[in-house]
Amino acid sequence: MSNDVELEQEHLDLLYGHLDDLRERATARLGQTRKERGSTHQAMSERDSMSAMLIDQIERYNAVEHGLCFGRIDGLDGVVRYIGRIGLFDEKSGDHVPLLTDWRAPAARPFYLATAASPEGVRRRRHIRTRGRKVTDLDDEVLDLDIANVTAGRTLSGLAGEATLLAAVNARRTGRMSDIVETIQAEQDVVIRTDLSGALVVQGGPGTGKTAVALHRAAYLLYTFREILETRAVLIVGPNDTFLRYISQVLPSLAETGVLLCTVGDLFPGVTARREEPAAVAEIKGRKIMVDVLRKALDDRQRQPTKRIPIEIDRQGNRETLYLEPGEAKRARNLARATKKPHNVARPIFEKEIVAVLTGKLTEKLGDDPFADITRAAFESGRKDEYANTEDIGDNVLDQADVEEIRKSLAKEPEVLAVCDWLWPVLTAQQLVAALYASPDRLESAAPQLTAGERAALRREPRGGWTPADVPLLDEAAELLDGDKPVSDEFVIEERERLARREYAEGALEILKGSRSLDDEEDPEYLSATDLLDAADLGERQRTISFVTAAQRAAADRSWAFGHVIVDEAQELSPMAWRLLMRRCPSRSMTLVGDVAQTGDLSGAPSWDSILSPYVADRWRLAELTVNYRTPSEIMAVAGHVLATIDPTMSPPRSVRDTGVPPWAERVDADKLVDRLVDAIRAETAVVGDGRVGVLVPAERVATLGAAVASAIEGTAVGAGVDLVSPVVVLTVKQAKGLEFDSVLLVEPAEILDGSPRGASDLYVALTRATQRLGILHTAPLPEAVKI
Ligand SMILES: Nc1ncnc2c1ncn2[C@@H]1O[C@H](COP(=O)(O)OP(=O)(O)OP(=O)(O)O)[C@@H](O)[C@H]1O
Repeated sequence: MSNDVELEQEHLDLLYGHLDDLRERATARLGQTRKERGSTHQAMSERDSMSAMLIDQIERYNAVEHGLCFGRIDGLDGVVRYIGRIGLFDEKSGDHVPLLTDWRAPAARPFYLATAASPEGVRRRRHIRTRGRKVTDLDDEVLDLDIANVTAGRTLSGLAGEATLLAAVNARRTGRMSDIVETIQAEQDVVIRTDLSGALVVQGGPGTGKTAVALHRAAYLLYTFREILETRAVLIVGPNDTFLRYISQVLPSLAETGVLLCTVGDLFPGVTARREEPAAVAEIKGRKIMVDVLRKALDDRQRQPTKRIPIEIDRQGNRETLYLEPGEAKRARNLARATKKPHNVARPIFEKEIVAVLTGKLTEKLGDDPFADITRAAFESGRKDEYANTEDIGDNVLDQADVEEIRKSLAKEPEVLAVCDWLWPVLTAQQLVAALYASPDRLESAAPQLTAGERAALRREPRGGWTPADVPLLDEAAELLDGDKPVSDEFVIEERERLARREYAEGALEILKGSRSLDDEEDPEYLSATDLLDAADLGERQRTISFVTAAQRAAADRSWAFGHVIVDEAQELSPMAWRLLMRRCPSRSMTLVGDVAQTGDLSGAPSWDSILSPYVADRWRLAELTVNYRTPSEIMAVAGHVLATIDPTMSPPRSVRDTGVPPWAERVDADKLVDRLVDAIRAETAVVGDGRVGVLVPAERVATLGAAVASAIEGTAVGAGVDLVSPVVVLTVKQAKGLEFDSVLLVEPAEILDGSPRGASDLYVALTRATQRLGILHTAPLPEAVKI
C-alpha cells in the first residue's frame, strides 16, 4: 500500500502543479488587464468584464484546493481515471488528455454507482484521502466478481467507499456543512443527476442527505446545463439565516458561486423581513385565501364615491368648479377594471377617462357642445351602450386643437390628479399591505372569511418592519398592482448595483487573500493585482462594470424567472409562499427536498401532492432517500417511536452506523435544571472536544435558559441568527431545523410536544439532530412516545 500511496502522491503533485499553473496564469492576466488604460466607457467596461471573469476563475481554482482529487477508477479495459472537483487536461500533450475528471462528468459516474454486483465496467474503485496536498490513506474496493469475495465485507451493506464514508460521518462537526462529493451514494447520485426539466420531489427522513443532495444537484445542473443556468440563475431557498450560513460553504467548495441562496423572507427586493410574530399569525398569512383578501383590499382602494365630487380648477386665473358624478366615476372604474390590467398599470386608463369626462364638462361650460368629439370617439371605440344613438352627437364649434388643449391642461391640473389619486391611488405593495393591517375597517371589509379574532391577529401598526410571512403577501400585492413589471426599473438597477458592488468587493479581496497565502508574496504579478484591487476603490470601480452575474441581477428583480429553483425544508412553506416561488419559476424546473414528517410550521404542507397539484397536477416525480447518515441507530430507535405517533405507516430511515453510545434521560428538580444543564454541557463539550454541542429547548425557555448557559459557559451562542461555529449553541427546535451537532442536549421534551399542534414533528426533529450523542433533561415526566 505504501508504494501505492507514493504513486498516488506523484499524480497528486502533478495535478496541483497544473492547478498552480492555471492560477498563476489567470492572476498574471488579471494584473495585466488591470493595468490597461482604456479611456472610453466601452474599453473600461470590457476591461472590468475581463477582470471579473478572471477573478471568478481564480476563485474557482482556490475553491478546489482542498480535496482536488479524491478518487480513481480502474476500468476492466485497463483505463485509469482520476476523479476530482474540477476537470484538468494535459494541454501540452496536444490531444487534451484528461488528468482529472470532473465528478459531474458522465465518465465519473461509475465511481459513484459501481458495485460488485453491477461493476459498471470498473475493476477497482479507490478513495484517495488527503490532508492539504498530501495523500494520507487509500481505501480500495475491488469490484471484479472473480475476486469480489476478497472485499465483499465492505460492500455488503451496499455502501460505496465505506471506510471513507464512515470517516466523513464520524468526523467532528465544525458548524459548517461539508460537501459529500467524495462519498455520494448511489441513491443520492440518481437524484443529483436527474434531468433539469420538471418538478422533482426528494422525500427522505432526517439525515438522509437531502440538503447535501440538493446542493450537489445545483452544482451538477450548473455544470451540465451551464449555458441556460448561467443566464437564468439557480435559486436555493432555505428556512432561515442560520441555516443558510450553515450551508454557505458547500457550493463554493464545489467551485460554484453563481447561485442565489436566500430565505422566502429575502425574496421581495428592498425588503428585509426579519420581524418576528406568533406562529398562529404567520399561519393565517400563509393561507391561500389571502389572495382573495388582497384582491378585495385593492378593490376597496378603487373608491366609489356616493356623492358628486367638486373639483376646483384654475382656468386662466379664474377658479372654475366642475362636478364629477358618482356614475361617471363608476364608469371610469369599470372601464379601467375591464382591461384586466394590474391596478397601477390601469391607472392611466382610469385617469384618461376622468379627464375626458371633465374635458367635456369644461368645454360645455365654456359654451360649446363638448360631447361632439368625445361621444363620437366613445361611440366609434365601441362603447355604444353608453351612448345609445348617434343623435347624441352634436356639433362642436371648438376645433379639435382647442379641445385637446383643454384636455392637456386638465390632465396636469393638481385638483384633477388629487381626485384620481383618491379614487384610484397608485400604490406600492408595502402601502397596500401596511394600510390593510393598520385598519380594522379595511380588514373587516377585505377579509370577511376570517373570524374577528383572526382579523384582530393581523392588525398591526405600519412601522416595525416586515415578517417572513409578509413577503409572499407583498409579492402577491405587487403582482396585483404591477403584474410582472419590476417594482421600479430605477430601483432594480440601484439594488442590482448595490448588491453587485458589495459582493464583488468582498469576493475579490477574499480571493486575493487566498491566492497570496498560497504563493510567493513577493511575486510581482500578485503585487500588481492587489495594488490595482485595493479595497478603497474596488466598490466604486464595480459601478462601471457591465458584467454582473445572473444571480446578482435576479436578487434585485422581483420579476426574475429562475432557470431552476431548489427548495430545502420544502414541507415548511405556506401556500402563499408557494405561489411566490412558482411565479419565480414559470418553467417549473424545480427540486423540492423535505420530509413531511418533520413539518413544524402551522401552514406547512401535509403532503407533496397538496403543494404541487395546483401548479403541475400530477406531473411531478418523487425520489426517496432511505439511509440516515447523521443519526446513529441507538438514537434513531428512540426517534422511531415518536415518528410512529406522527404517522404509523412511516418508517424511520436506516442508520448507516451504530456508535455503541445509548441516549440517556434524567429527571431533575425544576430548581436544579440550570445547574444540571450547565454540568451536562460541560461534560458533553469535554467528550466532543472541538466538535459542537447543541442545546435544544422549548421556545418559551430559550431566552432564560440561553442567558443562564451563556453566563456560565464562555462561547455560547443563543437563539435566532447565531453562528454555528460556536462550540455551544442554545436553540429552539424551529431554529435547529436542518442543522446538526456532535452532541445534543434536549430540555423538557413534554413542553416541546405540547407547545404546538405540530409538537410531535418538532420532537422528532429535535431527537434527530445529533451525529453522536443525545441526552435529555426533564422536570416534567417524559412523554410516553419517548422511550429511553
Ligand atoms: N453520501 C454522504 N457522504 C458523507 N456524508 C453524508 C452523505 N450523505 C449525507 N451525509 C451527511 O449526513 C448529514 C445529514 O445530511 P443532510 O443535512 O443533508 O440531511 P437531511 O436529509 O437534509 O436532514 P434533515 O431532514 O434532518 O435536515 C450531513 O452531515 C451530511 O454531510
